[in-house]
Parts: sequence; structure tokens; C-alpha cells
Amino acid sequence: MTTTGLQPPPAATDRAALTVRGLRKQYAGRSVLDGVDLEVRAGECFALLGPNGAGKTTAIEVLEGVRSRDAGEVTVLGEDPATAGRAWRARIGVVSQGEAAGPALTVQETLDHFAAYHATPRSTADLLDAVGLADSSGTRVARLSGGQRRRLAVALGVQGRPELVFLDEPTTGMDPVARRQFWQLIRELRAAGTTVLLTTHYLDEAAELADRVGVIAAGRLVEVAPPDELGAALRRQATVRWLDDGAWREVRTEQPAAVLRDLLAEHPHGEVPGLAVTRPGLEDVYLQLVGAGAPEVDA
Ligand SMILES: Nc1ncnc2c1ncn2[C@@H]1O[C@H](COP(=O)(O)OP(=O)(O)OP(=O)(O)O)[C@@H](O)[C@H]1O
Repeated sequence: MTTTGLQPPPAATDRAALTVRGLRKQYAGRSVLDGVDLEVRAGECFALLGPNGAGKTTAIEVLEGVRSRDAGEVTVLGEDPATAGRAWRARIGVVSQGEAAGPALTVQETLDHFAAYHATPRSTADLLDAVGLADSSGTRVARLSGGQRRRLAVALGVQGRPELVFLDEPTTGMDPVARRQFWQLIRELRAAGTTVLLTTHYLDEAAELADRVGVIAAGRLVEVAPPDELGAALRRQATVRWLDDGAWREVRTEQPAAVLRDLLAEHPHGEVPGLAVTRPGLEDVYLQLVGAGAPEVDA
């Protein structure tokens, strides 16, 4: 695997790698996906965020062609995953939440074994390096830690040089070093033009890797935007906080400078005690979008 140094990644193209229109899915009459529309461009890294049970895995499995849908149009690399054949499957890589390999083989044997299923597999040595498993190549899969198993799953998912790779919570259980190693792998895949669709609960991961983030809640995509533009209306709101005779005062405003001017005019000879101006970060915005407990933003 080659490293990309400090070169910027190539821009995603205008060509769609996948499109989803009106995707619906129910389990036992309970709606999990309630009309999802989504387009991921070729070469793009797209992160799907959402709380537990929001339907991320269901959506990704429909796109992988391993789960049926009740309604909607889905096109992935030009084909409907529900009917696409082996040639199409060879063009996608899958890292699911489940176990990716049997327990009896070693890491090296596992990668060598699955290499035979691909026309032009990445070399086992490169994969071991890329996911940081070189020192564990002789370890049986049964003896790997949870985080090491995730690394092996990631290696297997990208082994066949897929055009499009689906990663469902790829870094769950990984230690911070392994996560950063994984991030580097994703940057390298993206630099090579691979389209990446991942789900994650880590907002820093989405911010670090994704060109765009989609937030799914109550069966719908409630917002799609680049990470630093997510919840733009919410982010415009600043909170000005200060101590007034020992009691905290707080004002939410789109014009914090005006509030500060008034405050400074009231304190001509000294500091405003406890003064702070903050804006919501990605986590605050996310919590607002999924309706989970962050403070309301006033107009
Ligand atoms: N095979 C199934 N049969 C019945 N219900 C299911 C099935 N698979 C998932 N569900 C339910 O559908 C909802 C969405 O599940 P899904 O796994 O797609 O969510 P998720 O967003 O991936 O969650 P998490 O972040 O916890 O992985 C959940 O309430 C789950 O219990």
C-alpha cells in the first residue's frame, strides 16, 4: 500500500456511485426506514450517523444486496443490488458488524485463503501492514482481541480492491492507535478513487474522514452536509455567558458582538466576570438533529 503524504485527496466526481430514492423498510409492521433519499458520488467518503436503532445497518445492508426492501429505487454501481450478480459483487467491499472469518485459521492463512476469491487481490503483506496486524499474522483468529478482529474484517473488506466499500461501524472496539491507522487506510483508499460509505458513532471520525455526513433519525435522513456545515442554522447561534452579581446570565444570539458591546458598556472600568462566547460544535449539532437532549436554540 502506498502512502499519500501531504497531497490533498482528489475531489469526488459528479458521477453517482449510488442513488437511493424513497427507500422504505419495515420489520414486523414497524417502520425502520421511512423514505430515505441519498446520493453518494463516485470517489466520495460519506459517513452515515445516527443513534442506535436508527436504521443505518438496515440501509447499508439493502445497498449491499443482503437485505430486502419494501419500497424504493436503489442503484449501486449502476445496478439494483437486489438482483445484481457476482460481477457486481466483486466490485464492492463489505465490512459488516458480524464476524468476518472463521476462528481456526491464522490471520495470514485467512487473508491468503480469501485472496483466492478476488481477481487482483491486494497482497497479504500490504494488508497486514495497512491494518497493523503484521505482528499478529501467525495468531489464530479465535485468539484475536475484538479490536484486532475489526482490523481483520477491514483488511478482508478491501482485499479485492473494491470500487465501493461499505464499512458498518468499522472502528468499534479499536484502540486509538488502531483507529488512526484505519483513518490513514481510508484516506489512502479515497486517494486511489475508492468510494467509501461508512457508519459510525464517532463524530470525530466522521469529521476527520467524510466529505459529507448524513444524519439518520426516525427512519429519515434529517440532514446531509459536509461535517463543518452540518446544522448551519444551529451553528450560527452563539451563546454569551457571564456572571452578574454572582448569578450566571446567558443569551443566545446570532449577533454576539452586539451583546458584547452592551456588556462592555455596562462594565466600563473592568472585566466582565466569567465572560465566554461559545458556538455549538459537531456533537451539539448532532444531538439537536437527532432530537436528543441538547438545549433548544431560540431565534
Ligand atoms: N432482522 C430484524 N428483524 C426485526 N427487527 C430488526 C431486524 N434488524 C434490525 N431490526 C430493528 O430495526 C431497527 C434498526 O436496526 P439497525 O440495525 O438498522 O440500526 P442501526 O442504526 O444500525 O443501529 P446501531 O447503531 O445500534 O448499529 C432496530 O430497532 C432493530 O432492532
